[in-house]
Amino acid sequence: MSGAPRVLVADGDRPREGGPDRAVVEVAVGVLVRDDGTFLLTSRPEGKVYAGYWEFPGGKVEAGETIEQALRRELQEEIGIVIGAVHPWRVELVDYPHALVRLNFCKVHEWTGGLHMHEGQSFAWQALPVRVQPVLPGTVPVLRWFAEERGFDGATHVG
Ligand SMILES: Nc1nc2c([nH]c(=O)n2[C@H]2C[C@H](O)[C@@H](COP(=O)(O)OP(=O)(O)OP(=O)(O)O)O2)c(=O)[nH]1
Repeated sequence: MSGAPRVLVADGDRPREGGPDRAVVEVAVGVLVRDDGTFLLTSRPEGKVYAGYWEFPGGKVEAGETIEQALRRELQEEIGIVIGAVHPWRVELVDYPHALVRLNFCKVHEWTGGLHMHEGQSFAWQALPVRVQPVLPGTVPVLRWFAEERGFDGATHVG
């Protein structure tokens, strides 16, 4: 993969290249947090860009869907759970060579069903610092937000 992705801090920022016509791909992302504070990371399946990288589960919003609807669908399709309340958390724009994506991170504290990785992913419940690697570039800021929230000092992940 050529070129480093650029994480843009606010969703009003302009991408560096591609110009204003470059379409923004909306992505719904679920940050599942257990009562003990651990959060779920999954590995990207073979055949996708950044295969093997760790991320929060989710996927692209389809035409006509809200972020919440997309998140409910993706988490059921990909990891086999039915989620309860969805709490929008932070939005991040990432300028990858393959796409300009807007990541809509939502916290989820309740769900039903056991975890079933339907796309052959691996999963890991993690705390800070995250031990699995490599972490997807667009996922790293989320770890910093957790660190700020939790008063955690030091590296948020390995590598
Ligand atoms: N799910 C998820 N995607 C992320 C995170 N961080 C990050 O940069 N991304 C990027 C990677 C991809 O460019 C995009 C998600 O698209 P995707 O290809 O995984 O979506 P999808 O499951 O709908 O895939 P597809 O089968 O339709 O191709 O968002 C994250 O934490 N979780």
